Amino acid sequence: MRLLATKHPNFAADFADLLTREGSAPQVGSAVAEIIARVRREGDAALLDYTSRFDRVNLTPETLRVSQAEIDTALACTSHELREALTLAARRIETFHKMQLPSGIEFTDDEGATCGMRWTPLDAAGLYVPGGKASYPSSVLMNAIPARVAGVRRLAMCVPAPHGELNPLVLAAAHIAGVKEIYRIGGAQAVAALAYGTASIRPVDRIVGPGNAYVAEAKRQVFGQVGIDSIAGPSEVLILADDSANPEHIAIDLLAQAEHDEDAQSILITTSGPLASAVASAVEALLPTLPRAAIASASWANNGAIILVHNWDEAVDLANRIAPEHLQLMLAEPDGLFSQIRHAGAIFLGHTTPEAVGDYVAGPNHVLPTSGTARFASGLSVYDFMKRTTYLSVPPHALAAIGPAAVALAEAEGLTAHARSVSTRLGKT
Ligand SMILES: NC(=O)c1ccc[n+]([C@@H]2O[C@H](COP(=O)([O-])OP(=O)(O)OC[C@H]3O[C@@H](n4cnc5c(N)ncnc54)[C@H](O)[C@@H]3O)[C@@H](O)[C@H]2O)c1
Ligand SMILES: N[C@H](CO)Cc1c[nH]c[nH+]1
Ligand SMILES: [Zn+2]
Repeated sequence: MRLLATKHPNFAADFADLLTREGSAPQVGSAVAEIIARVRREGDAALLDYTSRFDRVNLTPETLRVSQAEIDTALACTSHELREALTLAARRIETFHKMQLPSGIEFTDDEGATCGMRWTPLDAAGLYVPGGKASYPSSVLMNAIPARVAGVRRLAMCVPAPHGELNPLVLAAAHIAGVKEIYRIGGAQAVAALAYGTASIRPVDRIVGPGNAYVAEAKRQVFGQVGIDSIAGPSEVLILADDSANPEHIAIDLLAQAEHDEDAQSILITTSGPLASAVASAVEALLPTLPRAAIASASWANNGAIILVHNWDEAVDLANRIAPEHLQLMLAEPDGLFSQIRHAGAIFLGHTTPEAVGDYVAGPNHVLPTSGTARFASGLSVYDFMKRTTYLSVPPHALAAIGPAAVALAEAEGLTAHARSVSTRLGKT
């Protein structure tokens, strides 16, 4: 963990260094480019080879897809308690995302032209559910429910099964969310298959979902062939806390992100030196109690930081520059700072709103932009599964009113056919 202070002369360089992340390493880019090229060339054969190499499981074209019998067995062995928990989460996620359903616009202007815009769902969406170091039934719900709410007809889900093991709860969540087409593949090869298709997997129109640096890079590289949502890579949390916060709560919230991945990043910013020390000690005390201590320790050691600032203006400035995936405001009065935050994937207000409640059951989506992309991107939503089409109807009297200006502009651009396309309808040549 790095201890930074804005008063330190090297702060600018240290801060820049903190935000330089492993995920953008050039070797990830070239490895992913090769994987995508091979899947395009060799299709299923490449998928099977990469799955054997990275996930240590030997599949055939017939076993790439999870069978209905496997889904039924998974459901049958899911406890009543976990089924209830998934159902509660699904209901709350659905409620939140239904509120997002957009309405189109249509109006007839003073000249008599009718202008409109309507929303239509995608035909097919590819849902990436991570599964390398942990399994994420919750991410199945977060990916699939907004797609269903949007009205997408075909959902194809990919999830890796390391050593052939697929968490039954992932399949149970897929069932609850209405996903039937599931492939046990992961990484860049799964993204390539969804983008370009293989003999066994039909291509989709957009690929969404979180994943490690390989998945994030693959989504970046297939963009254009298909749409993608934001780049949701290794998890991040930034906590802004004052003396009213409980250091142990801050510590466990930092570790909740760190336990995702060695590449995850957890940062605390505070004005309080004593709080900074208490949190650093609490993290060290809590780490050995976690089953995923090895991952969390590596993340905290390599990417974790505590930053001491002079005042809250400095804290807000740094938060906006970090543009974190998650921002927790563990402050006595969080509302004042909340209004000043411009860049964050999701914001969690107050001492009893840990990010983890948002991961599972609150309702807003947990697939969020990482690595500073919250400057320009947003979390997964119903909008990611829909697109807008504009339309126009111009009756003769409206064309008579606005057409001459179009003719003038077309002529000014030297586009004679454009000009005549309008003028011929105005009875002029
Ligand atoms: N932002 C979000 O909403 C969100 C949600 C859940 C998880 N996450 C993040 O998703 C990530 C999940 O990562 P994961 O690794 O557990 O699962 P993953 O499914 O993203 O990645 C596993 C795959 O990575 C590929 N891979 C691994 N090492 C490779 C290598 N050396 N070369 C090429 N490919 C390789 C393999 O194909 C493997 O199947 C974590 O970083 C976690 O923080 C983010
Ligand atoms: N915190 C992750 C997003 O960065 C989402 C998640 C799923 N399960 C637990 N957490
Ligand atoms: Zn999490």
